[in-house]
Amino acid sequence: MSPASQVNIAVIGAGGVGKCFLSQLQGLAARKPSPKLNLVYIATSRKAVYNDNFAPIDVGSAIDTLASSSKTPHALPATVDYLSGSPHPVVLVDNTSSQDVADLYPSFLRKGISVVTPNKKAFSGSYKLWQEIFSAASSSGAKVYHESSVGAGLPVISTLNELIDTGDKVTKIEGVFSGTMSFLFNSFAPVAGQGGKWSAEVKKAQSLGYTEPDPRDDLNGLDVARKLTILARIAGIPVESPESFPVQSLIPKELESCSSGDEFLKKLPEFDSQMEEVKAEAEKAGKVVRFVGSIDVGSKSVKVGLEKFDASHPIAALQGSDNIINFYTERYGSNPLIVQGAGAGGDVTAMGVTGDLLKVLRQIS
Ligand SMILES: NC(=O)C1=CN([C@@H]2O[C@H](COP(=O)(O)OP(=O)(O)OC[C@H]3O[C@@H](n4cnc5c(N)ncnc54)[C@H](OP(=O)(O)O)[C@@H]3O)[C@@H](O)[C@H]2O)C=CC1
Ligand SMILES: N[C@@H](CC=O)C(=O)O
Ligand code: NA
Repeated sequence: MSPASQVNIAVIGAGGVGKCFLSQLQGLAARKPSPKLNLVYIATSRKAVYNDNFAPIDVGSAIDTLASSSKTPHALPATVDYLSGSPHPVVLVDNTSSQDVADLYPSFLRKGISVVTPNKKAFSGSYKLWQEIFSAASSSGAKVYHESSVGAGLPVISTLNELIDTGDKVTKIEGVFSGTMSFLFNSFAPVAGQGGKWSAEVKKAQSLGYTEPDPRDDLNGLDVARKLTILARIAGIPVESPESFPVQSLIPKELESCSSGDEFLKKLPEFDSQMEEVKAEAEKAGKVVRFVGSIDVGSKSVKVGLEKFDASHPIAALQGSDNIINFYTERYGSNPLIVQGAGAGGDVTAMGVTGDLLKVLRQIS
């Protein structure tokens, strides 16, 4: 296959991460003239922008063009057919959290369309989907990267892959895997000082762009469970789903039946006392409480939930939305390889997506 001089980029999802990705794409296209990067399709649930014959869309004004567009998106299966008619190689950038988009990755990949995404749904859904994605990619040669699905732009997946590919044996992975949970506990139960109200901090995390589109997906532990499912599978444990191991939810029982995220957030202040009790119990033991996850590779066990830490522990001392991921391996012995830094937010997540796009471009152009 001769190297491509132009690559067409199709973007689905233009929210917090999608907007930052477009801005990074504009910078990338300016810094890196070859291959020429053409934005040819951009869609949200209700609107889309695309031109006849895949003529490029101006990246700098794409968000405004999308807002005023009267075009509706292609139905998802039809998007596969549409993009497979491209005269140049195509990279699909999925910036949604949609299971429906994720379910179509094998179809995109089979048609030679590479996929880069921060969406966790495909890689933490059924194990069958995981297998279909990687077998479609290996049979067509299309690429698939999802660095930002764990730890946003932090090099978590690339680090784990390199440990394994270079022959190290990973024995345990543990740490704080949620930017939202990190921010919540660092501000609600800080090592020093009073801390804010739980429900008010949840709203702040949402307005800072840390939460999932529905913040209940963070608070019920499922977002962390999805990340651990992804890492466990890469480490060779065929975890069936994020529901197949113990996950502690922080959703008050009384609010489990809320029909929307908005209703949940409105009622949450009535239940602040429940989290105050959790905090007070840790304080009584001279500790702080944090939301953590771990994978024990030897025993194939994965768990997610609250634990108490001494104030001097690195997990207790995290700041803002920081994640910390400790890789215990044979090579690193008792001092783990540690990856730490912001684990949520539009720009840092988009950085992982743009970095993945670069990995694809290096291989197809
Ligand atoms: N925010 C963060 O810090 C991080 C986010 N991620 C992941 O990045 C992804 C995006 O997150 P974020 O930008 O915060 O989410 P947002 O809710 O801000 O944006 C989601 C976008 O996806 C669009 N969308 C949703 N469903 C569909 C669909 N079926 N077809 C087309 N468009 C769709 C939405 O359009 P509409 O409004 O029309 O529905 C919206 O434009 C998620 O998978 C998230 O888990 C990963 C790491 C960190
Ligand atoms: N909601 C997630 C976003 C990144 O995956 C988090 O808070 O970590
Ligand atoms: Na990452």
